[in-house]
Amino acid sequence: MIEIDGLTRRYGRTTAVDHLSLTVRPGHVTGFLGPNGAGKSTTLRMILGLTTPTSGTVTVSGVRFRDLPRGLRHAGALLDAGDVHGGRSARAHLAALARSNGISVGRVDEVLRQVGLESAAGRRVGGFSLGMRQRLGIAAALLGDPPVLLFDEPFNGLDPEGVRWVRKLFRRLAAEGRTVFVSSHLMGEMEHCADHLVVIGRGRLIAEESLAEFAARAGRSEVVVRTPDPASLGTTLTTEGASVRPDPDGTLAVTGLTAERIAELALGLRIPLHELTTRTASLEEAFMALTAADVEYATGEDR
Ligand SMILES: Nc1ncnc2c1ncn2[C@@H]1O[C@H](COP(=O)(O)OP(=O)(O)OP(=O)(O)O)[C@@H](O)[C@H]1O
Repeated sequence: MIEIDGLTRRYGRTTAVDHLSLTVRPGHVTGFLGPNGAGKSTTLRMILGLTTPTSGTVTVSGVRFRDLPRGLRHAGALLDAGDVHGGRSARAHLAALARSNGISVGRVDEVLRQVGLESAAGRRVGGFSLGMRQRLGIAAALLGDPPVLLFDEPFNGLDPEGVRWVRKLFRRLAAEGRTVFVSSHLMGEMEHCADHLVVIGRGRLIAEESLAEFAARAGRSEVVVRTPDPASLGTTLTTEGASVRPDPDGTLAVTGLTAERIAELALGLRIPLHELTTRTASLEEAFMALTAADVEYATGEDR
């Protein structure tokens, strides 16, 4: 379990993390989502005691991580896959970590096998692809068989097979009763493996709920209506309780009425319909709408 209470980190005039309070529970994969610069990495670093909070507290299994001896046995993390000594072999890198954390060196080959790197165990890490480095980082996180696991953007650089494998691994780790906290700036990466979501923007908590709750709230459908007489139809639909948004392409986006009901009302008024399409927002769209106001570097197109 990870408990975060009033966590804040400022860098000069930038508030990277702003009074964040949340609990990450065992037995779940919790997706930690937010646009670039939202404060995800800073939060993960504070959980691990690598960055000191300006104020607030964070504990891992009830204790400040810095106060836990032999850290890798309590929490394993993949923060930056590039952050390894390129001159060492994968096996030597993991063996050094095992020794400094009081972990049996026998674990090294076990985790290398688990991440599919056993045939590359003796090769220098400097020659590894980004995907292989991600796997090595995951192996390091698993080394101490910890109850808490943190992964920062673990899907970066993985091919589709690698993505599937990582999703399955996360689900299995959660099913074993571990706390699995995974950051990403893409909802699409999380919707197939997370069952809980924490969404932040500009360092502040925007949502903390189950994926099912998010999907139910976000997946509202709307009906796109194209008609030569949008003004009259729009007025009628509004009177019937719908909310109607005229779009720049001349269509009406209608929520609150089904396509069938809209067709019946149009027929009653003898207003022709040229298009009637029900559209359900994807989770990615819902996530982008939720965080739109908190995007640090919006492209000109989105402004
Ligand atoms: N060491 C630092 N010095 C100054 N500013 C920092 C530092 N670390 C982070 N920041 C700033 O804090 C904010 C949050 O950054 P952080 O890396 O935590 O976000 P993130 O959600 O992980 O983003 P990304 O998805 O781009 O990795 C950003 O505005 C960033 O520029």
